[in-house]
Amino acid sequence: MPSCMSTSTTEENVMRIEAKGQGHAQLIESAVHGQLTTVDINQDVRHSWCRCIDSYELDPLQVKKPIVVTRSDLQMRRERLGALLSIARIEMLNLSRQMRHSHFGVMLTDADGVIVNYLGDPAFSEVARRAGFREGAVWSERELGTNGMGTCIMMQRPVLIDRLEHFLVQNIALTCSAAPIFDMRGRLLAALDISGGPDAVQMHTLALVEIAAQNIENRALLEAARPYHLLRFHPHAEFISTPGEGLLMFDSDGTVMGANRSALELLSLRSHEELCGRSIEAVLENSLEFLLQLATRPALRPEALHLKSRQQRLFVTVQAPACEPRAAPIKPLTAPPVLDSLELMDAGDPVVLANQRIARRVLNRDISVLLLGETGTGKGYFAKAIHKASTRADKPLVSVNCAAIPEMLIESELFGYRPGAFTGAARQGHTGRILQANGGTLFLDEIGDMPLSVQARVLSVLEDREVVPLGGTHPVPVDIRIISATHRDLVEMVASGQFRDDLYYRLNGITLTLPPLRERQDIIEVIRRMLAIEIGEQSMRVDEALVRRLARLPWPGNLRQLRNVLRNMLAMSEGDELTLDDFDERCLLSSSAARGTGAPVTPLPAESPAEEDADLLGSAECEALRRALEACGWNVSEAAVRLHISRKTIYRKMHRHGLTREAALDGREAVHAGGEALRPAPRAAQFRDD
Ligand SMILES: Nc1ncnc2c1ncn2[C@@H]1O[C@H](COP(=O)(O)OP(=O)(O)OP(=O)(O)O)[C@@H](O)[C@H]1O
Repeated sequence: MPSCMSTSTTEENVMRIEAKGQGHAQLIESAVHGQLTTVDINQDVRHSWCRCIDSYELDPLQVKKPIVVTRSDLQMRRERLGALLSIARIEMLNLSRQMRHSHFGVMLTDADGVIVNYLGDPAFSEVARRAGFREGAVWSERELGTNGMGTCIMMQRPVLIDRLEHFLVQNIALTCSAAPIFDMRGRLLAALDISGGPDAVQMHTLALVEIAAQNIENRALLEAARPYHLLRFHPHAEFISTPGEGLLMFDSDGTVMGANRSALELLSLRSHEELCGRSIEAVLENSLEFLLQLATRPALRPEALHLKSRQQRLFVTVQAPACEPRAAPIKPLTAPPVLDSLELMDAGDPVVLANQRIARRVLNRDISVLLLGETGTGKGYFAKAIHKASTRADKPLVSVNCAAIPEMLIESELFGYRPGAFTGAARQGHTGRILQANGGTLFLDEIGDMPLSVQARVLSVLEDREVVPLGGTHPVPVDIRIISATHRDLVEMVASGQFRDDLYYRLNGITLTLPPLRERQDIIEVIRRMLAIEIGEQSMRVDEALVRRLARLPWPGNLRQLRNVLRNMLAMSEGDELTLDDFDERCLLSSSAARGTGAPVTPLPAESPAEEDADLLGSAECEALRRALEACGWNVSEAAVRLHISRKTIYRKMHRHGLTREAALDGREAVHAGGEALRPAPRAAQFRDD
């Protein structure tokens, strides 16, 4: 009977699909556990499968609809890509014309894997709809497992993910080729992808995508290069102005502002960091003057020049800027919803990225995290990010500064006490910090300063997962995740008997060392991000020369010092543009954050005898100013009236002494409370700590 037949066909189909799914899940399991030879499975795919299981906790058999971002979020992402979007659109139209009738869709995603543009062959639209290829859909590896766009973004190189190489069974009928697109500083901006149905596996599709991505990148780069001098070069003169040419931008001071990937290859460099921010004279044999002069020649005839590092000859042309350099407006940093607090930490530094990845691996496991690093490197900030990205995010994060609580109070502060436990105890008793953190995270800051006498009790709480408040008899069960931090050398302290070894081993399930700011390869991006946070909603232009100047400083007080300096500069600036003139290097000397274990501060000589006198009087003046500001609730206008000086002078003096409300509050908090419970903050506020 027809109805029976159709039922059995449906059942057979379901069984066949289930069998296929089980088979695929087994294939992934064998590969992840190294039971398949490298010949069987592409290593990049295997690594991606491992990430899907270990880091993203995905299951190959789960059915996942892609998340779709809101319309306004999509709009914001498109705006952020700027000219790249329209340039890419032209290439995408070309590609889809070439691929007509071959059942493909052409897509552009941003760096988070959100499809910002889709062009599809109508014959492919049904598959595309089912697969979830649509504008706004998030195809990151974290969301949808191994896939062309997501894995290309993750690996930052071209990939072909063919059918069974997809992680989720729901995607194993697809074949996807994707290539990344970078900006002139080597930061990933987007990925271009061609995806199709099962009959569409072609290596040449990947080559097509790669060429198109390279074209988009070069054109976008030429657009971005307009305010700068443009050096185009190649070992063969006839290859200049072809897709394989090297493109390098420099400003009128000769500082390299950016380059394309071919430039790096031709100069045998591995990363943009080796080039950007350096002088062009360090790259080529010729002087800046000579290069600037080449730009004035009417006909762009290639000139033969030599590289500084080797005797290799290159043909070059130099084009003068097509427009005036403009200070780039820094927009408020609004976190896209697919980025979590941990991803936001990563501004491109390999050590920070590695830390972030390791932290993610243990995010929801009962493994303690120990954060090491100089003062101000962001240990507290990182702890907050781990908590917010974890499943405990909606529970409290309780922070205890072990260095700030007097030794005699630390036990009662941590473990709490019952009513009348000791003379002077509050009548109603006190819930200690450990119990306040129940269900959430306890952050033990400056753990190296915890008195030995308290260490044994903390250890027993961690081992037994229960607390006995002072004066109490019954243990109270507690469920906490422990993150601790210190700038001290705990290993050394264990060796010298100042720190219990059993507690040390209990705390360092994993240890992450945060790099000092001066060693971070992403310092420029960190400065930009912090500026964006501090500028907030205001409209303010920031001169790139200022950002580069700040990036060259040693920052002994690390991120805290940087933040204070930026805040002071913004408070002092009068216009809507921040330039080198707003930066007074002397503020580095007095910045409150310069204390601690950072690199030594080299004092700058005072410019005049009067300044030397002022230095002598400095601390008295600073103290008077701080008291006046405190008395006026940090209202600068009121303090100015009280001290009979102008607001501007007050700002100048605050700047000179590194005196900020936050620094003063930090200090006070350290004395009185030693930390407080932090609740999850709204997304937009994630980077601001007021
Ligand atoms: N990734 C980041 N982005 C923006 N601001 C940050 C970041 N990391 C840290 N900060 C800011 O830098 C300052 C110092 O950070 P934090 O207090 O976390 O450092 P720390 O290493 O814990 O310092 P200490 O050892 O002195 O306690 C804070 O104002 C913090 O908000």
